Amino acid sequence: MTDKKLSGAGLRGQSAGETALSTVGKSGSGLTYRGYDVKDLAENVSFEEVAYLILYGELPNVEQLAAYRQKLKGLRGLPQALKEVLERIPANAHPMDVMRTGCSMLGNLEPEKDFSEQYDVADRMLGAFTSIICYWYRFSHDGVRIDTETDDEQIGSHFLHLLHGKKPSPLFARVVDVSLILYAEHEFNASTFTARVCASTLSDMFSCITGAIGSLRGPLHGGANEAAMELIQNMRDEDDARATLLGKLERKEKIMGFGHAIYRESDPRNAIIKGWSEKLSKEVGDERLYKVSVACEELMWKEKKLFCNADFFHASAYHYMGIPTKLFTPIFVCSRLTGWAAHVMEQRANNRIIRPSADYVGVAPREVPPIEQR
Ligand SMILES: CC(=O)SCCNC(=O)CCNC(=O)[C@H](O)C(C)(C)COP(=O)(O)OP(=O)(O)OC[C@H]1O[C@@H](n2cnc3c(N)ncnc32)[C@H](O)[C@@H]1OP(=O)(O)O
Ligand SMILES: O=C([O-])CC(=O)C(=O)O
Repeated sequence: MTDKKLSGAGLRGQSAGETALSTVGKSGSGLTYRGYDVKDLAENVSFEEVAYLILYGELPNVEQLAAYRQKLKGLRGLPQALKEVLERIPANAHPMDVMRTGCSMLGNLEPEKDFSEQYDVADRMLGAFTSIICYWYRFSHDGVRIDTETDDEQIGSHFLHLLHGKKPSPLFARVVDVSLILYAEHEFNASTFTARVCASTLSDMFSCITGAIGSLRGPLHGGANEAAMELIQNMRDEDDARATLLGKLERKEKIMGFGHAIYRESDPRNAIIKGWSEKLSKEVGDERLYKVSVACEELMWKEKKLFCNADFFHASAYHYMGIPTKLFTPIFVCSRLTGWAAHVMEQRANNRIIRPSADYVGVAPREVPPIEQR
């Protein structure tokens, strides 16, 4: 893969620091976490192994993985005061706002008092975030106070278990697991950069992650998986998909789930989640969403040379598993948390406050007129 020619606004193409966590769009494998190709990881390991790799530096061995899963399992419970806050958030709130508040409230109740606690704080969030979103969702939508302390071995299964009130099928459990792997880390994307800017002021981990959640929420970033679902849900068939997109392109509208700031020809995560979406479509016996998604992919490449990013086929995959659209981006949070936290740690380990300059384009210096002359 050749490097994309980058210029202009949005700090595009400018290095804003060093990282040992991942490479994005470099020649060859496309996306690596600490040197491992994401495809290799998605085929061979679980999300907890990836989280351990990203946070602690190496893949765990058998004992380390068992201990890590045990630790995370023990961190799924929510303090009473946090549950009370979640119960007060209305059902029509955006779940990303719930995540932001949930993270922030946890930071009030269990603050990071010292940077020496940063690993435990990251693990606590990893244990608690799926509980936070599902506790709020089930209370506000179904009127039930769920017990968030399940015995599921994995974070993805824990999420589906809480959401649906029953253990997921092995296929669903694996797809959520792969999805969490794919979303875990992505160099200096907007939300991660937000976290690093916050970390550079020597702020606490909860503040860094709360800010990152806010950045991920937007439709140009993590919110694109929800926007992609809204786009495809009403497409009747492939012809309708093509006609809809041609109309949008004609009107110069952006098509969510397509394009990327760094990748030039493809997003390596797309082929992986697309494969799982196809499998799911066969499993649930409803191929419409998958087929219209493929039609969109083909048309966008033909017309604009734009390719699906990680978000596009996540829409159909999540939908096939019975996940409500508004919970799509919170799942991204539960995964990217690992990358964010590791970047915060990396920033802290070699810190200088991030404070760029601006080119002034305002009015020339002038005197303050008295109020009656304004
Ligand atoms: C997990 C993630 O966060 S992945 C990103 C998720 N976001 C989306 O899917 C939102 C839709 N995509 C986009 O808005 C953009 O492609 C971004 C934000 C991802 C990247 O933005 P940029 O780096 O500025 O895009 P880039 O420089 O490649 O754009 C080149 C041209 O393609 C156009 N373009 C890019 N993406 C799209 C799109 N999805 N639909 C229509 N046109 C597009 C741009 O408008 C631009 O056109 P112009 O030169 O006439 O202004
Ligand atoms: O890198 C980006 O700009 C966006 C992205 O794909 C991600 O954060 O996963």
